[in-house]
Amino acid sequence: MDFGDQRLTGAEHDRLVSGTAEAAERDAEAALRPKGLHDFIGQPQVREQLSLVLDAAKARSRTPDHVLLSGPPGLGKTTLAMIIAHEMQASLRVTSGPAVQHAGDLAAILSSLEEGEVLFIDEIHRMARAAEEMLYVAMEDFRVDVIVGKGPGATAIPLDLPPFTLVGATTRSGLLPAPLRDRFGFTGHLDFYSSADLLTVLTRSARMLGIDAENRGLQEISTRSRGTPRIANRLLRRVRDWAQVRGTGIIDEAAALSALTVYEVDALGLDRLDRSVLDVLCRRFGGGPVGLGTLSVSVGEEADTVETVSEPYLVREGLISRTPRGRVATSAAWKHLGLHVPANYEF
Ligand SMILES: Nc1ncnc2c1ncn2[C@@H]1O[C@H](COP(=O)(O)OP(=O)(O)OP(=O)(O)O)[C@@H](O)[C@H]1O
Repeated sequence: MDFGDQRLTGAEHDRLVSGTAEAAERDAEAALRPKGLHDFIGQPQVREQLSLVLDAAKARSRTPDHVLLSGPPGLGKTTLAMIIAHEMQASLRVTSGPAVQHAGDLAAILSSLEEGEVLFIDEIHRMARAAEEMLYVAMEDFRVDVIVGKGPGATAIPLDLPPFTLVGATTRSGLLPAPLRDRFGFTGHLDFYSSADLLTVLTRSARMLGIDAENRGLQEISTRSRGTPRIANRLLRRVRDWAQVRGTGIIDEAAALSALTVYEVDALGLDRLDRSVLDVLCRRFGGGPVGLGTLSVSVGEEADTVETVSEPYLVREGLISRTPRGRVATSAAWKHLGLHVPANYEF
């Protein structure tokens, strides 16, 4: 399968609590992917809406409308694309925005599609502009204009395409141009999972992997997984290692706690980078405000890494806020570090 160039920063590679997948992780993930909508856990609205779209298409013997899936990494967009193909008994073609850098790349894919096929374009917001325009026509009129020749003598030869379903996935739906967004018949937004749903994901994964696990142990993992099934499954594999090598082989609460302490994933799912951001903000800068540049230098990381990797989760958990004057730690951050909130603290 071609996932294009999933560009990960060095810090993303090292992180146990990153939502982004590493290449070596893909096989482990494939084994755990739900095959049908019935075993896709959580996201009840998206599941119900999608099941209507698919059932209606089946009843009319038509290909389903194009589907756009948006949401942070690791929440199940690829899984849903595979499920759509599976439910429609269609084959799936996979590519990604970064892999489609020329209109010709897309023309080659489109012109080889077969009737009813599902084309999945991951990170669709990163596709080249020229390819995007070709996609508009393909989505709406099932046609692609193949350009033959160059310069003033170039001619466009229209090629009819068989009906197909495009499934686009994006972590940044705001970056999609409106004409592209409008051509999707259905948009599903995936949200972070509750700990209860993640516990169900973990119970299923443990069963499939033949791991001996107690509910309390899995519960401990679920609350530290940042609402993300990919992270939950990854932590499960690491805790299993610990249980086999240092413990009794069973994932119970004590094993989960010890393992996650070794891997430095704390009770909120924060790792070392997240905690050093909070630590620098509180201890060195009295809670802020601190500019991103200063903050990044202080924790020894690239500004981009702090901004895209660490901050979104810290903001979501209410531990930091972004103000026009810089980043500030909230009272919850001080408390999470076990520090006293300064008197008259304003954030
Ligand atoms: N609802 C779910 N139920 C059970 N497992 C899930 C669910 N959603 C995701 N997973 C598991 O999480 C892993 C990551 O999911 P997936 O690859 O679909 O995420 P994604 O949103 O496409 O991420 P990316 O955009 O980074 O590729 C998969 O291995 C899958 O097994």
